[in-house]
Amino acid sequence: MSATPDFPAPERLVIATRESRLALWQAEHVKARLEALYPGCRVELLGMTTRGDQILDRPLAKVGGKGLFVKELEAALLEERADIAVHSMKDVPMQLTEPFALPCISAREVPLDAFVSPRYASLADMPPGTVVGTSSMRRESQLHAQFPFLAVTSLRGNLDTRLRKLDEGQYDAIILAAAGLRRLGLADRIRAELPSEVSLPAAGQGALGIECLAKRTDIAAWLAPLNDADTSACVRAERAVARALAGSCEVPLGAYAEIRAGRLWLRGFVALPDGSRMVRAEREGDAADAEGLGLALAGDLRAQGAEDILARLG
Ligand SMILES: NCc1[nH]cc(CCC(=O)O)c1CC(=O)O
Repeated sequence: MSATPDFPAPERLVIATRESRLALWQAEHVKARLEALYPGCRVELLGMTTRGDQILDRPLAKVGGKGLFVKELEAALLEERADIAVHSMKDVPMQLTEPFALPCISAREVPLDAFVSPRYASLADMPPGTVVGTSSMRRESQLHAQFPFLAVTSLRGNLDTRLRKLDEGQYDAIILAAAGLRRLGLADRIRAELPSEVSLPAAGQGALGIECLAKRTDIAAWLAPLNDADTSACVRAERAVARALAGSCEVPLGAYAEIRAGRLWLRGFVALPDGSRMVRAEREGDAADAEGLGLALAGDLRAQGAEDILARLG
């Protein structure tokens, strides 16, 4: 369903977006797709700064987590200053609050993490004691578990800031989402894409989601052509894992689903940040039951001691 007798094509749509280069690229991308679908429609961007963009000196987990990137955008939706908000699904809290909905998840970019380094071609090439920068406990735990001889230190800021800190020599290598680098034309900085066996991605990584007020059924209809059924099923499964285990907390957790031969293949893990304990599970099932699969996988991880790991994170 797109423009229908019930919902004639839109005349004007306002997209609320963060103002980082990546967020603006993503909003422009959705704008271009909407303009192609609805040639008569004026699509405008409303740029805004979120708390997540302002607080750069502390780990996000300590100051309120993912919600910090969406609150201001949701306020714009509530006050009807904007019709939709475009998000990296990785940054969207697992539990959306009452008046909001995510009617559209578009086709995924490469979901993997990327190894970026001016000095080394891969993690395996890095000598003991060299320094990898990452701000995510998910990446940190997997690095410690597999490359215990490397030093892992915190890295915050938007993509350009992170790359600058690497180029200034504060780190020997950094790990970033491949999707962000590709979108910004920085794919040549990627020395290696880390296979999912080495770095299992975060729930929603590489996918864009479009949020609006749940009552705006007109918007849901207009966005329907941008929804990708496979990506949407995968991301729903991944988010169900994270929601069941972590709620809104930031924890070292990965959840990644792929469609293989028409079936949904879901993997997940929970770990201590230092990688000293890690539980993993995988499941395969019907994509139509994506959330059920996610919940079942969360149960598998619990049965192996995920609760105990989470309790230790305090
Ligand atoms: N947490 C910030 C963030 N949110 C989404 C992306 C990358 C793009 C994506 O996953 O869609 C990034 C940067 C990164 O993790 O390197």
